[in-house]
Amino acid sequence: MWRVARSAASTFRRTRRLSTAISAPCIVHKRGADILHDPWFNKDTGFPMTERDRLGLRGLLPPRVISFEQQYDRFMESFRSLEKNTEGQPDSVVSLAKWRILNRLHDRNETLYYRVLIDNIKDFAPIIYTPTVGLVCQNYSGLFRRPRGMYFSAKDKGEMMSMIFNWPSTQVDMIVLTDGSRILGLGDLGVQGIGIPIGKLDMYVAAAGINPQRVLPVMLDVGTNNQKLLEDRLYLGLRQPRLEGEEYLSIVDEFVEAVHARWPKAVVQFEDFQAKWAFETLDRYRKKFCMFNDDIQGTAGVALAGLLGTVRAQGRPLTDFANQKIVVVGAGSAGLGVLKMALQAVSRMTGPSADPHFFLLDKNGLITKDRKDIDPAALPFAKAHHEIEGLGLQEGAGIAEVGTNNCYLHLSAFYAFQDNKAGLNVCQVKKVKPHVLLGLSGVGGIFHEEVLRAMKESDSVRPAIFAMSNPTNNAECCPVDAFKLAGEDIVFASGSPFANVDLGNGKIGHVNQANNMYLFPGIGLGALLSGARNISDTMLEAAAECLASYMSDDEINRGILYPSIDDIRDITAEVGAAVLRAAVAEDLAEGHGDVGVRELQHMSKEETIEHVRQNMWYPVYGPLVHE
Ligand SMILES: NC(=O)c1ccc[n+]([C@@H]2O[C@H](COP(=O)([O-])OP(=O)(O)OC[C@H]3O[C@@H](n4cnc5c(N)ncnc54)[C@H](O)[C@@H]3O)[C@@H](O)[C@H]2O)c1
Ligand SMILES: O=C(O)C[C@H](O)C(=O)O
Ligand SMILES: [Mg+2]
Repeated sequence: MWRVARSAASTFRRTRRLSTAISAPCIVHKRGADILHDPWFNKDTGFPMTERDRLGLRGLLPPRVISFEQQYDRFMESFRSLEKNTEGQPDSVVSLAKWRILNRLHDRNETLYYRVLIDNIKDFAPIIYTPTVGLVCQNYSGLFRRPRGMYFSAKDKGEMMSMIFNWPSTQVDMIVLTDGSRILGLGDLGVQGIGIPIGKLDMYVAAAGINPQRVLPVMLDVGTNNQKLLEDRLYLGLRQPRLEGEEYLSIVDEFVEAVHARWPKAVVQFEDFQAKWAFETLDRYRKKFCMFNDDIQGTAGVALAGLLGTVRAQGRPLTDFANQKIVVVGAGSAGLGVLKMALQAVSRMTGPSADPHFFLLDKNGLITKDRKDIDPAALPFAKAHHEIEGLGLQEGAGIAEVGTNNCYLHLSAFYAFQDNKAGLNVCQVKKVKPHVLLGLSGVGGIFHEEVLRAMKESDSVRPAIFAMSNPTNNAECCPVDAFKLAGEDIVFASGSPFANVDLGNGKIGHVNQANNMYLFPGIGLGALLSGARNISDTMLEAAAECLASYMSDDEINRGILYPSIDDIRDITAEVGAAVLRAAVAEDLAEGHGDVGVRELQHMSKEETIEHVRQNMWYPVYGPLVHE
C-alpha cells in the first residue's frame, strides 16, 4: 500500500570527497599511446611516474604530473570561461558549445568526465540529457566526430550475432536501445536518435553508478520516414523508408537474440520508439528477458509519484487519489502508460471495481467509446455516454475549438504551438474542473491562456499542471504563464527543466521536473543487482512508491514533488533497493555476481540500500595494471 514516510536521511550525498575515494586496480590489455587514446583508461597528465614506466608512457606526456583535483579544476575553469564568452549568444549556440566541451572530455577521459558530471549534475544534466540532447540529435550528422555505442541497421540482417562481438568490452550490464522513430517530441530523427541512448546511459552512470565500461548505447537503424533527413546529403543513416510489420520485428528479434547470446543478464531499456512499436515490443519481450520501456513504464511511475504528491499537497489522504479528476492530453506511449499505472493504483486503493475520473484526449480530442478504430490500449479510458453527457461533453470534443495563442506573443519564438487543427477544448477544462491537467502530447503551448485560466475554477485547492512534453519548446505551457494565469496556488511540473518562478512578495513558484530520469536509473540498477528474470509491474510499482514517499510533508506543502537532481544518486539507491526487494519478494531474482538470491533474501531494507550503494561505480583514478 502507498505510504508516506521520509526515508532515512541521506548519508550518501556528496560525502565522497575527491581525496578519500579509493579504487581497485584495473587490468588493462594495452600499452603506451593506445592507453592515452582509450577514454576508459586515459588519465591524461594524471598518470603517476611509476605507472608511466609500467605502461610504456614515459616520454609520451609532458613531465609534470597533474592531480585529479587540478584536472577537475582546470576543466571547470574552461567551462566557466566558455559560459562567460558565449554570454548573450542565442540559447542553441550556447547549449551546443557546452555540449561540445563536455563531449570532447567524454571522448578523451571518461573518469574525469563522469566526475565533473556527477559533481555538477544540476548544471550538466540539461546539457548531456534533456533538453540539449534533443538539439544534438537534430544536428547529429553535422556534429558527428567519433562514434559512440553500436549501430545495427537493416543492412546487417543475418550478421548481428557476430557483430555483437565487435563491442570491445567483455561485460555489458545496461543497454539503452532506440530506433529513432519518436525522439522526445521532435519526431522521427532516424539514426540521429543515437544521442538519446547516450544521454540516458550517461544518467545511468551518474545516477545509478553503472560502470561506464559496462554500458552500451544502441541504434537500430531501420530507415527513416523523415523526408528532410532522407534528402540531407550529410545524413548518416540508411536512406530508405522505415521497415514495417514483420520485416521490422525480425530486425529487433535478431538484435535481442544477439545481445542475449553474449550478455544473457544485460538489462535492456527501450527508449523513444513510436507508440505502436513501443507497445508491441514491450508485449513481445517483457516476459522473455529483463527489459522495460522507459517512455511507457518509467514515465508512468514518475507521473504517479507526482500525482500522489498533489493529493498530499491538497491536505488529503492518499486514498483520495481515487476521486481526483485527471485530464491527460496525449494518448501515446507515455499518456497511456501513465493512465494504466494510475488505474492500477486506484484499483489497489478501492478494489477491482475502481471507477476513476480520468479523461483522455489525443489529437482528435476527447476519446469516448464512440471513437471509430479506437486504439485498444486507450479503450479502458474511453468515456461512455452516460459518464459525460451531464458535463455536456462528446466524442472528439475540442478539435475545432482551440483558443487563441495571443498570450504567447511575448514567448512566440519559444513555442511551436499549432493553433488551428487539433487541441484542447477549453470548455472541457471548464466543465470538468479537473484537479490535474497533464500533458504528454508533444505539442508546445497547447495549454494556452484560456485553458490555464480555466484551471482557476478547478475543484482542487491546489490545482496541478503537468506540462511533461520534451524538449523545452514542446512543453504544453511554461511555468511563468501557468503561475500567472492559473494562480499562485497551483502545483507545477514540466518534463524539461525550467527555473523557479518569482511570484513577487518574496514568494517562489516551485518548478518540478517530472522526468523519468528519477526512476529509470533505479529500475535498471535494481533489476540488474537482483538478477531479475524480467521486470514485473510489482517491481515498477515499488519504484513509484519509493519515489512518492521520498518527499517530506513540508516539501510537499511547498509544492515540491520530486527531490533535487543533486540528490539523484541517493534517490536512485533507494529506488534500486525497492526494485531489488520487489524482485526478491516475487521470486524473480536470481542474484548478481557473487551475491546469490539467498543473501539478497536475508537483507533488511537498510542493508539492501547499503548493498545497492556499495555497488555503485564512482569515478576515481585507480591503478592500472598491464596484463
Ligand atoms: N517527462 C517525461 O519524463 C516524458 C516521458 C515520456 C515522454 N515524454 C514526452 O511526451 C511527449 C509524448 O510522448 P509519447 O511517447 O506519448 O508520444 P506519442 O507520439 O506516442 O503520443 C503523442 C500523443 O499526443 C497526441 N496529440 C498530438 N497532438 C495533439 C493535440 N493537438 N491535442 C491533443 N493530443 C495530441 C497524439 O494523438 C498522441 O496520442 C513527447 O514530447 C515526449 O518527449 C516526456
Ligand atoms: O528523455 C526524456 O527527457 C524523457 C522521456 O524519455 C522523453 O522521451 O521525453
Ligand atoms: Mg524517452
